Amino acid sequence: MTILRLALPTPLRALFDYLPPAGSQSAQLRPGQRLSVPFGHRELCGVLVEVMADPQSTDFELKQASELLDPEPLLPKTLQKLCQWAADYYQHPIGEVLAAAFPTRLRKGNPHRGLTIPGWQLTTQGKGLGEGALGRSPRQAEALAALRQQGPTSGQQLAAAGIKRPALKSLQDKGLAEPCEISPAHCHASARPGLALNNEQAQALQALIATSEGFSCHLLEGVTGSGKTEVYLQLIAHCLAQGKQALVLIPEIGLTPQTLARFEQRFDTDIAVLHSGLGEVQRERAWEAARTGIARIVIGTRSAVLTPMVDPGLIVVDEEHDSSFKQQDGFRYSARDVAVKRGQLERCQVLLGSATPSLETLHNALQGRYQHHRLTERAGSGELPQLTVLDVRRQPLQAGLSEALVKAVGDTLARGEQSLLFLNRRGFAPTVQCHDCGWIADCNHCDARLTLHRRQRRLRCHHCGHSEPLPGSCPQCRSEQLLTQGVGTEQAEEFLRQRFPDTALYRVDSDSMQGREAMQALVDQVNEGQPCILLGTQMLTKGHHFPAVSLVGVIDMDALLFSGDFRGEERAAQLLTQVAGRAGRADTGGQVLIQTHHPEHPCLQGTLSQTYHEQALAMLAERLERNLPPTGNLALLRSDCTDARQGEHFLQTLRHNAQRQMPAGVALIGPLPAPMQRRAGRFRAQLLIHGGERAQVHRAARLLVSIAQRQKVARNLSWSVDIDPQDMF
Ligand SMILES: Nc1ncnc2c1ncn2[C@@H]1O[C@H](COP(=O)(O)OP(=O)(O)OP(=O)(O)O)[C@@H](O)[C@H]1O
Ligand SMILES: [Zn+2]
Repeated sequence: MTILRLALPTPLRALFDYLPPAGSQSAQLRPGQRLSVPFGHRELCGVLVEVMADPQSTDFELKQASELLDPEPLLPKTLQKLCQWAADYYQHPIGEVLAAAFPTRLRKGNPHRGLTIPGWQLTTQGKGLGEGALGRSPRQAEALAALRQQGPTSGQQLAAAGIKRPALKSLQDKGLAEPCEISPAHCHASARPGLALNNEQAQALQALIATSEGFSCHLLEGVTGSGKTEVYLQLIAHCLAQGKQALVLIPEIGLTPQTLARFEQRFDTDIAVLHSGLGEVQRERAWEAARTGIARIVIGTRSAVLTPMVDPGLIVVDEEHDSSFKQQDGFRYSARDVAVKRGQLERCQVLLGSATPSLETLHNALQGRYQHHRLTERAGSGELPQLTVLDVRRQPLQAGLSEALVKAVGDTLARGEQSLLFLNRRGFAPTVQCHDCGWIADCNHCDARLTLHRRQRRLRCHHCGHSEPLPGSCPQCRSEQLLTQGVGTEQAEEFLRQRFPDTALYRVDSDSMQGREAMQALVDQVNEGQPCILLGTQMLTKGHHFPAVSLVGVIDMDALLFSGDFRGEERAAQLLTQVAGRAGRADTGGQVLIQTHHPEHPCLQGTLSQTYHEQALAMLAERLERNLPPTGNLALLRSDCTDARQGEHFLQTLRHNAQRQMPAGVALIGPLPAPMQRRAGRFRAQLLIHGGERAQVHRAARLLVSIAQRQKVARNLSWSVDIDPQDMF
């Protein structure tokens, strides 16, 4: 008897056994195939993990799977292995991990459709027609001849050969030709020549090419504008020339237009693009193109790391330090770390690139686990910008801007150049308060204040999405003296428009920029080079190349300096370096003005007096001393409950039940309320697992998870585990 062991998309950390579907032969059954199975009162789509022939005990009643959905497994073996590794490492149900590797339609058990493109073919009647039969309609004769010669042909190819739709339609009307779906031929990729590399770039590329066979992991640490992307492009060209595919992971969709354009200009090949902004159909097409090898280059955000590929030769993770590579809910994985593991399993090269590498990656490079390549100078003509602190204590501020910063913007515009102002807070103001009684507009569902969006006259919670109209008077004392505190991009925008009425101003935040097209349009406009002001949140800081920007202003440095998280300083240094790096990328030279009330703050001083690399080494030494990541290891167990005490009690019981079996060298801290305890009406608490040895922390996490799974939990409580947490919230 054969038993099928399946992963099902349920929150249970278990595999499920079924009998093969009626009429199936065991030779047909292979891990990676999807099957439809009865589960409770539902039908679920599961992925076959193991086929067990003749297991010893057969004294249990197994249900039969309903249907085998795929004649061949859709996921290659290495990807199945990767999913199993990730499920184990992140302590997440395997069924949900495997589901994440499929596009939604397939995940739900719909039939797999091969990738086809619309085309035309001759009917039997058309094939039987003699030469010259269509003598009086030369266009139709031409179309007929083309289809006879080439067989089924894509509409695109026909159009390229000058054969237009009306001629094909006429053939169809005569019953000679018909539309059909054809599978595209596997295309070959070619690259246009790249830039002549400078010494550092050439050295890095040479070393990378020398190790491009098999697994190796590399850090390309290059200052902003040093031409990392050019190194990626040339390495990818080499990878394609070996007949292999390349996978490129990028942080966010905002980045895609420019990155994608550079790839499209360089390579003559099908590029599959995968990000969350795509429609389901597009996403599935791109996935299928990657899976079948039609696409030689795959570019995507976090989740693209699980895209099946035929023969990957290179994985690039650009801006590897970016926190968007870590998924913060559900399957909490780091796409960067999964990419490195994938490289190991697929035996291919992995390249992590950043101007501001994460301490984790830098540590790995310094330990010799990754090869380290550095680009210390800007490529091309740009120079690294000069950083200057503007001490705004006792200075008059208008919409958060000091006169000195406003003047610098004016001077820049007068020189015909562009300014970029960074303010990491959207909306008009983060706080609304009654001047008479002190009432503050708080969110009813979160421990957070409501942000004023003045144009819409609404108060919004940036944590749960709650929104309400701005009251006309104080709900507590009826006073009309409602004042705002703090400044958001909307307010700064209003002020700058008044101050520079004739200058183009682009506000870039998630309220103003919806979708990839908006960002692309903005990038195109800005890069026409007319003087303008760019004002935005961190959406504006990542990886963009705006050659005419010569001034960067950081409006509120203080907001970056004070964070409760141990990664606060690292994040601030990365963000400041990245923002500053947008200045002076062409020959105009650049300056960066940083407004602060704390000019002596060590983190700020650190960035001013040293390179990011030096500052990172100092931060690493401190982490080592405190035994924090990357030296120490962390995992978090979180509870999320409508009742504050009940949530903490759950973790407390868990801790108590696990205490005696805790591995040595592991400390449990908590349970404590999360830094933002109440969010969207639920109370969050956390139990922190801390230890020096990764394996021990993992054992502790596994133990807690297995106990938690056996514990009865009330319906109003949910819990989760986060391995290598990025945010302590
Ligand atoms: N060898 C080269 N010679 C001349 N120009 C170059 C060279 N390499 C790169 N450049 C140019 O320098 C600019 C910056 O390069 P690129 O965007 O690749 O840098 P980067 O390191 O990826 O930057 P960032 O980390 O800031 O996003 C681009 O305009 C690029 O065309
Ligand atoms: Zn809220």
